[in-house]
Amino acid sequence: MTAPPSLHLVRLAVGELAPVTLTVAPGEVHCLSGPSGSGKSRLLRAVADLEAHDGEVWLGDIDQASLPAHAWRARVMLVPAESHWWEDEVGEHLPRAEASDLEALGFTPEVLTWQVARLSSGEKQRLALLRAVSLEPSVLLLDEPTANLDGATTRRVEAWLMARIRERHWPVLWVAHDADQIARVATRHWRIEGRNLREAPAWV
Ligand SMILES: Nc1ncnc2c1ncn2[C@@H]1O[C@H](COP(=O)(O)OP(=O)(O)OP(=O)(O)O)[C@@H](O)[C@H]1O
Repeated sequence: MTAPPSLHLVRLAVGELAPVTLTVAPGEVHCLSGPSGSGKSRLLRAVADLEAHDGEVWLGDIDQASLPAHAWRARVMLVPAESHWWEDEVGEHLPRAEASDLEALGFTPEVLTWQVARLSSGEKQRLALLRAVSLEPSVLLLDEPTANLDGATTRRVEAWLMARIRERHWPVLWVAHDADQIARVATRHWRIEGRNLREAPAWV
């Protein structure tokens, strides 16, 4: 398998945030942190072409502006903090789910027969991650992917995600609030301070 290309943000500007230029290489996890309302989710949404913005985003030599939004989003996959579900049954969203992945995320295959309406927020979050990963994107954008999970489940989901990221060499932007999580997963850590994104140590 060829490694996915790097993700490049070039003077990307959305909302109040000063323009952001950074490169996420294949297999790197860049964590974004910052106060509530500082613009982390909007930045991810701009990278996914879900929000109007200035500047450029490139996937290798593919310019975001050169692709229809749906084609870009199939490659540059956002997993929002609150996932969207449009079919009634879980299995309709996960036609290629592997029992080993379900087990690693704390489910038995029976979950595929469950109604989406009965899912807890933590169950939804884990299944939304599995859905995104099973669509084989080139980049993952994760908005607080473990926000609704207890400590033990967080570690389990992190381990599963990190194994997939290492296997697939995806560049990853990962919004996180928890310093311990950032220390565990980040290759680099960017923190929003005022209007600026500044590099911060990954271990604080
Ligand atoms: N479409 C929009 N137009 C104008 N302002 C918006 C829009 N969407 C969000 N905002 C505002 O932009 C700011 C940043 O929002 P964002 O959701 O990116 O914050 P965040 O850093 O992800 O916060 P949190 O950690 O609470 O999730 C907030 O003040 C929000 O109200």
